[in-house]
Amino acid sequence: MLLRLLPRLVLLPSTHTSTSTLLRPSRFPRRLSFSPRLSALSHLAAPETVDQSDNEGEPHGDVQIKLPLDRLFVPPGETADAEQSENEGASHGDVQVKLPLDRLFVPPGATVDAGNQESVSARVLKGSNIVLGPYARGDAQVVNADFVKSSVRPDDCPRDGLPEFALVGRSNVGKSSLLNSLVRRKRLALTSKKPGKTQCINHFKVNDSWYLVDLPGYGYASAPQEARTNWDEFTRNYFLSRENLVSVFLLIDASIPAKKIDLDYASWLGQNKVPMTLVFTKCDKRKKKKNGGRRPEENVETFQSLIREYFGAAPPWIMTSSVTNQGRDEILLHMSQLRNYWLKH
Ligand SMILES: Nc1nc2c(ncn2[C@@H]2O[C@H](COP(=O)(O)OP(=O)(O)OP(=O)(O)O)[C@@H](O)[C@H]2O)c(=O)[nH]1
Ligand SMILES: [Mg+2]
Repeated sequence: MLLRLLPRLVLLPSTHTSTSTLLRPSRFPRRLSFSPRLSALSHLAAPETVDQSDNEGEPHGDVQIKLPLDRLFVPPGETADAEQSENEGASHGDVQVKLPLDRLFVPPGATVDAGNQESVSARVLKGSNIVLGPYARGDAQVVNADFVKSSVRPDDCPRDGLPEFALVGRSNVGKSSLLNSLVRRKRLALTSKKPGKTQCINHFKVNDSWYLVDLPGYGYASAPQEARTNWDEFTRNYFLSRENLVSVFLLIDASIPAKKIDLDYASWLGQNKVPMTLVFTKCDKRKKKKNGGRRPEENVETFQSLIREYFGAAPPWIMTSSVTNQGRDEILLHMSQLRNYWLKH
């Protein structure tokens, strides 16, 4: 059972939530204070950010939100309580979804008014649990993107202090492909069917004002043990020392069942207070497979339920495909709000 394999250390009681736990360690002076982990995350998704005064009849923490079906991932089974809209005139398949508020990622500066369902509905990014807040700006779209440099040590990385987002995940999960999808270029970052293609920290400058960082994958079994360990250490050092790292985007293959190595990685990021967004990749691969045979939505839900056990609240997550470009605009909006918040604080 995967749960038993996860380190117990990362489980902290939500009572640890306090303003002080949201502050970054002093060596990360500019890191976002809303690290999606443990107590920090529980603060963000906690009812204190939610005005439930008009919703006294609802069970604690739940809200009836009228959402177009295509705007929200409804986990199969237990959490979805969807029924056809009573509004016969609705043309977009609107449903009443019983969505626990603590499964939403509410960014700093944003509040969720449980009494205003239309407003919440309009602000949840499609295929995600991410609420769009006031820091998302018109700068979300990519106008230009350029390769800047490959680094073999964290110290070699660009030093201009621009905000950056790092794509990390198992070899072959689709990091370089996602980067290409985000910047609408086919081969800006090199991709391959063979794992282990990306072998350095690669910085790409976007709109001359922020970076996307393509990292080597972890868990590549064919590499010599020593090399694997070094890359792992190298990447983790970068996460811990990079002051202008706004958030890590941890990519998880949604076409296969959850893997221990990915759950461990998410736990490690949480333990080390590295801000994290879960990006589920390959959501276009919908055919049933002999091994597991589960749909991406089911794998996404399973992964989150395993993470939930070890986090105070749900981290931001989003479903994507670099083949169909699902989630591209949504990720860019999410990056925009993280970036603009980071720049102002
Ligand atoms: N169907 C599908 N295939 C994808 C998707 N994203 C990536 N792939 C394929 O997965 C393989 C690996 O993609 P890469 O982007 O090179 O993966 P990576 O994570 O950068 O791999 P490393 O650099 O080796 O760590 C390629 O054959 C891609 O075409 C996706 O969203 N859907
Ligand atoms: Mg790559």
